[in-house]
Amino acid sequence: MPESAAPGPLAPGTGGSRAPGRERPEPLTALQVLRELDTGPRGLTDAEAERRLVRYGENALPARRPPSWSRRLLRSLRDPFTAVLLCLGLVSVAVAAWGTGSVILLLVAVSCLLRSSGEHRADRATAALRASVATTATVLRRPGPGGPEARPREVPATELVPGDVVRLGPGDLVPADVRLLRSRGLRLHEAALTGESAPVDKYPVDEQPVDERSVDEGLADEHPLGAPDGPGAGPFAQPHTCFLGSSVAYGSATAVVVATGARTRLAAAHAAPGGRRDSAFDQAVHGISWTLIRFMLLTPPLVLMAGAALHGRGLETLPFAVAVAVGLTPEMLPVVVTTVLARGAARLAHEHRVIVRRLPALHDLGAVDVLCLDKTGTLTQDRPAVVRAVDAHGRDDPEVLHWAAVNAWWTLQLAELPTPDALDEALLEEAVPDGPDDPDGVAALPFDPVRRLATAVVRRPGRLGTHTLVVKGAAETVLERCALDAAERDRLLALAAREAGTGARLLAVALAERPARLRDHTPADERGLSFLGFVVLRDALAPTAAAALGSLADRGVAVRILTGDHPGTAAHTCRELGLDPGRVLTAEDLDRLDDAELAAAARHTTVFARCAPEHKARVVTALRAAGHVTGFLGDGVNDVPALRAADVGLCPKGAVAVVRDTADLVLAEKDLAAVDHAVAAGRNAGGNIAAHLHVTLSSNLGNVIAMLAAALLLPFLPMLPAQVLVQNLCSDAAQLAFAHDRPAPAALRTPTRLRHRGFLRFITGFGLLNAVADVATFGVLLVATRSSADTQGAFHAGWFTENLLTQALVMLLLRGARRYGTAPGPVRYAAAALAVTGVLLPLSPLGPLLAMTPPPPPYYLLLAAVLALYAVALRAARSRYDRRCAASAAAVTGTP
Ligand SMILES: Nc1ncnc2c1ncn2[C@@H]1O[C@H](COP(=O)(O)OP(=O)(O)OP(=O)(O)O)[C@@H](O)[C@H]1O
Repeated sequence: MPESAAPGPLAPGTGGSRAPGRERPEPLTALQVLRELDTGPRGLTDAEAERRLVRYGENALPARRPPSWSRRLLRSLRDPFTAVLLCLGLVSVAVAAWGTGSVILLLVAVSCLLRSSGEHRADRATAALRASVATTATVLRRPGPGGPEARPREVPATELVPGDVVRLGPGDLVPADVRLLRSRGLRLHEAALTGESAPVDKYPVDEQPVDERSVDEGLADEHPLGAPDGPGAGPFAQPHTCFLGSSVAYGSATAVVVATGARTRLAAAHAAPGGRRDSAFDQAVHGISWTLIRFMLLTPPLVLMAGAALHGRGLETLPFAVAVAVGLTPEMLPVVVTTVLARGAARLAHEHRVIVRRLPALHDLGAVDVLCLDKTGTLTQDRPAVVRAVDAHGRDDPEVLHWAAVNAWWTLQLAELPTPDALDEALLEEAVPDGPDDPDGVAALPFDPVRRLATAVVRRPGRLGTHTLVVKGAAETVLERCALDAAERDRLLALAAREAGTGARLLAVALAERPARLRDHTPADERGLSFLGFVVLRDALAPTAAAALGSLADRGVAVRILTGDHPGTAAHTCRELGLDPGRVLTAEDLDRLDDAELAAAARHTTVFARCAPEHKARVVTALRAAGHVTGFLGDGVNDVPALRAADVGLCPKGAVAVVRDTADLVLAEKDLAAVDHAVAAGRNAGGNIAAHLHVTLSSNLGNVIAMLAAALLLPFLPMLPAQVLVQNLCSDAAQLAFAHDRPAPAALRTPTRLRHRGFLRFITGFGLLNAVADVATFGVLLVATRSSADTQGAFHAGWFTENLLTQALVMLLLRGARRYGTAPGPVRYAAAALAVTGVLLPLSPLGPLLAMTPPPPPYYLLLAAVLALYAVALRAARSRYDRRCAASAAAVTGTP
């Protein structure tokens, strides 16, 4: 087709002929849309798709493209510490304190550059791996105009073009704005677009949703999922169009792409799909940052006021006051955090093929103390195999298997699902009912994890005028729709429980004869069924699951199993893996508990069975409310709400698209051993960030308190602004070593959680200890430099040396020998370099340049004594702190 003839994308939903005198245009029929887009129901040819890709460009939202360098730099200025530093630098320049101003601005520039280059490297290192988990779409394309039938095939969603015909199934992300051609029970999650959490019906223009028909027929209450979207749902309220940013909750569809990339409704609305609340890490860093920033902003006015009141000093003290505030700032925090997380993510990707999609999630994973898992495919292999099929009395009955296979075959054929369900595949491996004597499919409602049912409507040979409803699903759900008395139902439930208690998975099968009709059957027809029997399947245990569960338990991670399966199956699986299931709670039990009761129950319950998606999310939310940092690993569309609710969401690479898009970490395989490695990497990263923060802030706080005290007591400034800033630069450079530190294996045995309050207590306690050492030195200095020719210069040099030496001591002693061992490493080398700089710089030619004079030799002896005392006190305080932490951790995390 010549390029000029290529169609322009239709504005979804509004594209259509405007009927004269009508406000709203009439939507086009499916055929008209295909014609407008110059395509057909069999999709585009490969060559045409390529031409359109050149013309329309990639199907990617502008926001999803990697940011440019300048954008990264600007973004790093948004970090609160950097922003405050920048303000302090500008204030210094404004009062013509050029030296102070330029050193602060240099600090800002170095911090921004290091951070942006760290982010850039992190993006580049994982770009290829991320691409391997990018969203794909199932598209119909043909090799040429007269070529063979179009075949569905997976292509990266970025390669879709207007006119492509795509298939959608449960768990798929809608890859572009598409117009429906056919659909079966299609319901979409549009929360990212409209904020509406309930799934909405979608259907082609010429169809009506099941619900509307049901309402007409007085059957609305029979539908499990409530009413369709109403007129108030804004620009996305078009039932025949599905928009980029939504995902398929249930059902299936074939649709034609009408707009891609920047031309989609999502791009036009400048919306970002799937916004997330702050994680545990974000919250902790946010809390700590703002406490410090308040303190920093208070420091200059305090110093100014005290200087004016006690010594009659004026604005000339401002550079010193600003320098003191800068001294408190952990300006290298963003750099250390980015480097630590990026290095951890890169190593995890290369060594264990785990892709970190959101960097801070790695830290959160290190803090996780409860991990929720689904059963199928995590503890088991998700390769179910049929063991036998039994009738209502537990006797072998091949008829049951036959009808289950009929259901599987026709739901797969008629619902046009892109990928078959594992249980359906297992059934079809035993029997494919497509012979001439087998029934013919009429309609299907595919499996839906909320209803836990799949229904196929078939026409049996020789039975004119009747349709057979073949229903299969979870035992309780099918039995409650069967025409049975209570005693018989209880007997069958007990039979199901006995089978499930052996670890088997069960499908109940039932039939119903209904008069043939043209319009579709609805869920309301699934009543008064005749029970046929159970298909018993077995799903082998995942080979690495038992060892990984043991290893997670050793790391203090409690495991919770959240499954849609039968409680008996779930409990037996846990026992086989050495995990005590205790009392299993079912969804019914959960529905009886309010949030507080659930939070209490969740602490002691290991297995939650028959969970619908919202139950899984409720349990995760309850665990978080009970104070646990909670991870969730899942792969099905029924896991999405729980993944969103968790602090960290994990999924395997083979998970459905919407799950991959929601998860923070993607595993190459659904292998619990990889989760264990990822937890270790998270603790490694979290430990280094926490050590950096503890060391830097307690030492900075100590210095600032001592500096303020000295400024009040001394007739001269305890340090000149330039000296404060140079000292700051030296310690910043040394702090970068934390990005490369290696915690001892013992340190990876407990979750690394940064708790705002505990953290502030830590830095205040150790900061005060540091200030005591500083003030003791201050006394020593006053004595030692009394007879010096340049008292101020010698005082400044002595304090400069002491500050860097105490910082080096803090680096070595405060990060904890228990966590890091005693072997040499980057932090030890950096501390040694800092100490040497502290001693030699004032004695070098740089000393006089910074207005420092070498202090008299006896000072060094006295200083050594102060430092020795400080080291002893620091070590004792740290050991006491560790003991108290261990005791309170045992009290808090003893359960779960
Ligand atoms: N394709 C299907 N057709 C009919 N019923 C099914 C189908 N798949 C599952 N079921 C029934 O629904 C129940 C719950 O299945 P679901 O997929 O929600 O849970 P699951 O995959 O076992 O659990 P998990 O949450 O651990 O992954 C199963 O026990 C089974 O009886």
